[in-house]
Amino acid sequence: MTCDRVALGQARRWVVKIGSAMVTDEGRGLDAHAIDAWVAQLAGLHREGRDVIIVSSGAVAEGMRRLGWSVRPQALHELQAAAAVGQMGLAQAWEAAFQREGIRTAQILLTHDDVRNRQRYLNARGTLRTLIGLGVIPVVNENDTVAFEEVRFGDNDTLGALVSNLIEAELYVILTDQKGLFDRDPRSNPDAVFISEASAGAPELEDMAGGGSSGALGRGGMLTKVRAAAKAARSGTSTILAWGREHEVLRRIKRGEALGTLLHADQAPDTARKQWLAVQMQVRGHLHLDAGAVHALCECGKSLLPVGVRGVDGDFQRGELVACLGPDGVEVARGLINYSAADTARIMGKSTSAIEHMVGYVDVRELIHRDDLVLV
Ligand SMILES: Nc1ncnc2c1ncn2[C@@H]1O[C@H](COP(=O)(O)OP(=O)(O)O)[C@@H](O)[C@H]1O
Ligand SMILES: N[C@@H](CCC(=O)OP(=O)(O)O)C(=O)O
Repeated sequence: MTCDRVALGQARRWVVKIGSAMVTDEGRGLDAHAIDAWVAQLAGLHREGRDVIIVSSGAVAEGMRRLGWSVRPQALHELQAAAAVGQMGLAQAWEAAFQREGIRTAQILLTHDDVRNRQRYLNARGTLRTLIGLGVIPVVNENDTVAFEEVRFGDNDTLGALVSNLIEAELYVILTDQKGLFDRDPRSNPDAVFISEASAGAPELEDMAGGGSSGALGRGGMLTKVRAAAKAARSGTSTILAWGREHEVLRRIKRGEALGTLLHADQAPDTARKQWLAVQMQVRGHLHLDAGAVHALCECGKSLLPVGVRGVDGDFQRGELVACLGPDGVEVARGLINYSAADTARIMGKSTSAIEHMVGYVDVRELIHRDDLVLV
């Protein structure tokens, strides 16, 4: 046992994400036995006064089973139809299991738009916090039936990280079909080495997780899990990746046992607004900065002015999220831009006085104000 694990086991706010294969017994159908076992442990945490939120996958897998489909459909509408059928069973299974423990649950279905729009983000946060305050356990999934391909979270690992940010959870547990992260996909590399601990966001984790695939039912594989841990770390949340069928997995994590892979959040948490900016996935365009602008942003904490921009890609509107790339093409920051792509192309490379001379006025001096900018 390490001290970190023991301290984390005492976390007050837990987000627990459970993958499709775990919830649906590899697609054979909702695994009531496994759900009961998790619920007994989650109810224990709840009774001790911890706040618990569940992110449950499995709607598509359960819907496919109920519809008698053995192969995951390609067509988006069929996937959405399966999710609509399966979500009924999923919500029912969690509710019934918690009811036996005398605990109320609530269903929360979110789309990416719900966190992209600042007002809806604040609403989602308010509702989750209210439910927690009422002693209700929220069960979250993506709203698959309305999410279009390009606005989907795409995987519940990311959704769980966003929920961890929303409620500033101390601990994010991802229960999956492996014991944790290995240095290579253990499915195809039997001698892969287990990683017990690492810093969330360490660049080598993506290389370890990136080579493999997901299981037959899951969407993200390990790559989305290590990326999700990096996102969760922005609100100071540490992540544990563990095997969902491990005996008493949540109780043992609570006791500080070294189960699974611990990905620590060791940076200081961002402010809530900066977290919101950083974890938004819908980057609408890219700005290519010169070395001076990279220095101003990264070393001096300044706003981005048009003069430091050498190129622009994408078709974005004022107020949308863009990524800022250095001369080597590596992303250094992202933020909400004050000009559309067309206007940015017109004013880039020009000083404020030249812009004023050109158009007769300057609407906003900064292309991206430093309050709307996060370094990555
Ligand atoms: N480095 C790795 N370590 C562990 N598992 C990996 C790694 N790379 C890829 N994987 C694969 O990721 C799968 C888990 O992802 P996924 O099927 O999406 O799970 P879930 O449904 O729980 O989200 C594992 O079954 C494994 O084959
Ligand atoms: N929203 C989808 C889950 C997609 C997903 O992320 O699945 P998984 O990789 O198993 O966590 C569903 O309920 O089927």
